[in-house]
Amino acid sequence: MSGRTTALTPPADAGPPVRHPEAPAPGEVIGAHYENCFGCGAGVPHGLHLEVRAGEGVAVTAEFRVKEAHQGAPGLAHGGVLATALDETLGSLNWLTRVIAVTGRLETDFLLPVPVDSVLYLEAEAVAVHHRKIYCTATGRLGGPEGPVAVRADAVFIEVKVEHFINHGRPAEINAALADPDQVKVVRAFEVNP
Ligand SMILES: CCCCCCCCCCCCCCCC(=O)SCCNC(=O)CCNC(=O)[C@H](O)C(C)(C)COP(=O)(O)OP(=O)(O)OC[C@H]1O[C@@H](n2cnc3c(N)ncnc32)[C@H](O)[C@@H]1OP(=O)(O)O
Repeated sequence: MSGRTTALTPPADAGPPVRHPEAPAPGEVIGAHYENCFGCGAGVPHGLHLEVRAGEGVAVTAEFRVKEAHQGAPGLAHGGVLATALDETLGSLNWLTRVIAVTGRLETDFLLPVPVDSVLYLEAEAVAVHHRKIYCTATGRLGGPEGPVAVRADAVFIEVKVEHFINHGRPAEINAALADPDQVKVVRAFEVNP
């Protein structure tokens, strides 16, 4: 069979994800990839401010405290915000493989309502790689890292070059990012990918 597929199940000839030798050690905080990122940036007042930590293998953990600005129904988190938290956690797996990849497909299950002020304990893991496609999965639990699963997601991320952002981003932000030594350091970390 040939042709483009967006399936979330890896094909039979997919390989395992490979942790980069210089990936952050398990337990180490993976810094924000961009100050103005809604998911991880400190510069976004109503952002999620996710602080992601490297895990073993190609896995990460993060905690997200739901704030008033994240409501959908009264006192409950908006589903789109929860999907964003899963997406951001999954995106952080890039830092363990040192491959830049963007979300191609994200399928989310909402299993329990998530109240404002609760903490979502997130965990994401890459499960397989097929050419440019990275298959990964994530959960968000309530009450603690072993608590009940409130949200979960399966995703396919697609590997891209830095040019993806340079070519498509708004020039004002791209130029500011390229002039920022910290941002350039983030980009260089990927350029040394063997
Ligand atoms: C200067 C500053 C630098 C800053 C440095 C910072 C870098 C760090 C940023 C990280 C950020 C993370 C933040 C959180 C994660 C996001 O939120 S990322 C943002 C949301 N995602 C996007 O904006 C992606 C938008 N989509 C696209 O740009 C394009 O569709 C893509 C994904 C690049 C693919 O386009 P393409 O390169 O033309 O790929 P294409 O040849 O069509 O397909 C390649 C393969 O992928 C598969 N594929 C394509 N689309 C899909 C899909 N939707 N579903 C499943 N499979 C698909 C194809 O089937 C194909 O597979 P094979 O046929 O080879 O088996």
